Amino acid sequence: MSAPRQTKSFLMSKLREIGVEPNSRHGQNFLIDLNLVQMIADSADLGPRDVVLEIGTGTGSLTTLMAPLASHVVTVEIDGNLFELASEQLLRFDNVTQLRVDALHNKSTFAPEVMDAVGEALRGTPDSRLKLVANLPYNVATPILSNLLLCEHTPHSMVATIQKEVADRIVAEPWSKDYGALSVWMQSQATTEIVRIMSPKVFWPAPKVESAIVRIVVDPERRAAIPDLKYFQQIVRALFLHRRKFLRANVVSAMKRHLTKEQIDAVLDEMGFAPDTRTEQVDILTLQAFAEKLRQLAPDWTL
Ligand SMILES: C[S@@+](CC[C@H](N)C(=O)[O-])C[C@H]1O[C@@H](n2cnc3c(N)ncnc32)[C@H](O)[C@@H]1O
Repeated sequence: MSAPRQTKSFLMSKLREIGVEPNSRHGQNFLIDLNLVQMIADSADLGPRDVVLEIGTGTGSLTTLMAPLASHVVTVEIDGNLFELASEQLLRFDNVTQLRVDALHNKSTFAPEVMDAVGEALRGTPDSRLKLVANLPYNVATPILSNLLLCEHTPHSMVATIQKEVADRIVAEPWSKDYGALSVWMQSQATTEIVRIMSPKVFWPAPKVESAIVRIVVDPERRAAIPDLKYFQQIVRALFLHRRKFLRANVVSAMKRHLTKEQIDAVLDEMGFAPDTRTEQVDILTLQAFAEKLRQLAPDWTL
C-alpha cells in the first residue's frame, strides 16, 4: 500500500490557498490517511462495468483513486471552493462528471441533476452497475444511503464512511439497542457489514465521534420480495417511532385513520404477536409479512 499522502499540512495549505476553513455544517472532515482512502476504494471492488456515485468530492482524493478503475465517476460537491480545487485534479480524467450541487433535493429525494448524470453514465456503460462509494458528509449520510435504495437507479452496492453509531444501526440485529427502522430497511434488501472502524484522528478536522466504513451489497431477491418499497419504508418507520411503546400501540397510533382497533388486533393475532411484543423483538422477515398484511388492508396509508 502507498504511504499516506493527503496529510493534514498538505490539506491545510491547499485550503488556505483558496481561503477555505473546513465547514462543520457540511461535514467537512477530510481523511488524512490515504491508506484509508485506498481502503474505501478497494472495498468497493471497482471494475469497468461500474458507474460510481460519490457524494462529497472534497479535494478529490477518493475520486482520483476510483476514476482509473471504474467506467465513470459522478462526483457531487456542495462547496464551490472545493469544487474548483478538485477540478484541478480531476481535469485529466475524461470519465469523471463533477457536479456542484447539494446532492439532496430534500430529505427524501436526490437532486435531479445527480440522477440525470448517473442515468447518462449508466446508459453509456455496457452491462452497467451503480455503486455509491464515498466518505459521506455525516449530516446527510443516513438520507443518502436510505434514499438511494428508493431512487430510479438501484445501486449494486454502497461503500461509505459514516459515523460508527449509524453503521452500528445499519448492521444491528433484533433485540439489540441499535436495531431499528434503519437496520430493517437496509437488511431487508442487502447484506451489510462494517469493514473498518476509524478513530477521529484519521480525519482533519477530527470529528467528535468514531467513524466506520460500511459495505452494503444489494440482494435483488430480497428486494423483489418487498412488493411496495416506499410503503414498507414508511411502515417500518412508524413501527419503531416510539421505542418504549408496544408494537400494538405503534400500529394503532400510525393507522388510526385507516384501520379500526379490531382490524389491527385481528392482524396481530394472525401474526401470533403477544400483546406485549415490542417492535425491536421482531425479525425482519416477520416485519415484512406484517407490513404486507397492513398494506393489503390499508393500501392508501402514508406516514
Ligand atoms: C467528509 S467530507 C469528504 C471529502 C473527501 N471525499 C475526502 O474523503 O476527503 C464530505 C464532503 O461532502 C461535501 N458535502 C456536504 N454536504 C453535501 C451535500 N449535501 N451535497 C454534496 N456534497 C456535500 C462537503 O463539502 C465535503 O467536501
